[in-house]
Amino acid sequence: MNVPCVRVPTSEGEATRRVLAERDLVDRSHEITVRDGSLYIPVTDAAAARAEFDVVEFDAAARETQTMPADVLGFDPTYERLGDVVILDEDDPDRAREIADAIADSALRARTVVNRASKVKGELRVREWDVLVGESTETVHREYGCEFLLDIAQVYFSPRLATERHRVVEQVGEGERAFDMFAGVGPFAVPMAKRGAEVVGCDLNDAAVDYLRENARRNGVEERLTAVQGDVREAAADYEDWADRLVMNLPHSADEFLDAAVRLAGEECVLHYYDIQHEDDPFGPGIDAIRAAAEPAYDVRVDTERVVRSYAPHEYNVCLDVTLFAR
Ligand SMILES: C[S@@+](CC[C@H](N)C(=O)[O-])C[C@H]1O[C@@H](n2cnc3c(N)ncnc32)[C@H](O)[C@@H]1O
Repeated sequence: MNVPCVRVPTSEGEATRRVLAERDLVDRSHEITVRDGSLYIPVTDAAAARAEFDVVEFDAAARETQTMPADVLGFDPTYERLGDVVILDEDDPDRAREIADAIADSALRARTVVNRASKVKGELRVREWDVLVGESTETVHREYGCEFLLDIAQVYFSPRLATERHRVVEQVGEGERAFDMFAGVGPFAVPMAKRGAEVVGCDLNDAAVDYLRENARRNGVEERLTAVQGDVREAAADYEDWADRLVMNLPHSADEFLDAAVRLAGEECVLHYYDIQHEDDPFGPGIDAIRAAAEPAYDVRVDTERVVRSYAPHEYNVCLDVTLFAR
C-alpha cells in the first residue's frame, strides 16, 4: 500500500530516522525499506516531513511485529493501559523514554505513551503527563461492557478501580434512584443506568461532565442519566430526599460532603463512602463522620467494611457500604 515516505540515500538513513523519531514523525505501522540505494522511511505527517526531506509515495509493507517490550529492554516494564494510551510511572526520564520507545515499537499497538508528571491534584483530581510517544491523550476505554471516551489530561480516571466499581454496580436494582456525587466521566453512573436505575451524576469539572454526557449517549443510557455540572453541595438542593443510593468517590475529602449526602438521601438510602485512612483504624473515622452527619434523623447500619487497595505505605483506600434509615 502506498504511504508517504522520506527518501534518503542509505548512507544518511540512520541519522534521518533519528531526526524523524525525535520529531515523532515515524509511522511505526509500516516497514522501513531499502531499495536501489535509497532508504524509505514511512512518516505520519507528510507535510511536516516535506519541510526538510524528500517525501514520496512508496509501497511500504504493513508491519506485523510480535516483539514485546521485554524482548527489546531485557526486563519487563511496569505500565497501565487505558484504551490505546499506555501509562508509565517512571522517575528517571531517560528510562521512561527507553521504555516508551520499546512499547511503541512492540506488538502492544499503543497510539500514545505517557509518563506521570505529577500527583493527582487540585479539586478536579487531574494529573499532569509527559507525552513521550504520539500526541493525543484522549482515548476510548472499555470496562465491563461499557465504553468511556475520556482525556486523561483533562479528567480523573483510574482503570485500577474497575473491580471495585463493578462490585457496587452489581448491587443496583432496576428503577432505583442513584446519585453519583463525584461522577467524573461516568464509570459508576453509566453502568448503574445500564442496569435500569434512574441516575444523576454530578461533577465540578466541565470537561468530565461533557464526557459523562457523551458516554451516556455511547452506551445508550442518555434517557436514564442526568449529568449536572457544579458543586454537589449546591446541586443537592434540587434533589432533596431523592436518592436510594449515593456514590461518594472523593476519598480525601468525602467527609466534607456528608451534609449534602444526607440532604440527598431518601427514606432508605445505601451510601458507598470512599476514604483514605491509616491501616491502624481504616474504617473508624469514616463511620464516626457518617454517624455525626446522619444521626439522629437517620439510623445508620454499616453493611460492608472493605479495603479497596493500598494507597501509600500504611494507608488504605477503603469503602464503607452503609444504609441510612429515616427515623
Ligand atoms: C476521584 S474522582 C472520581 C471520579 C469517578 N467517580 C471515577 O471513579 O472515575 C473525583 C471527582 O470529583 C469531582 N469533584 C471534586 N469536588 C467536587 C464538588 N465539590 N462537587 C462535585 N464534584 C466534585 C472531581 O472533578 C473529580 O472528577
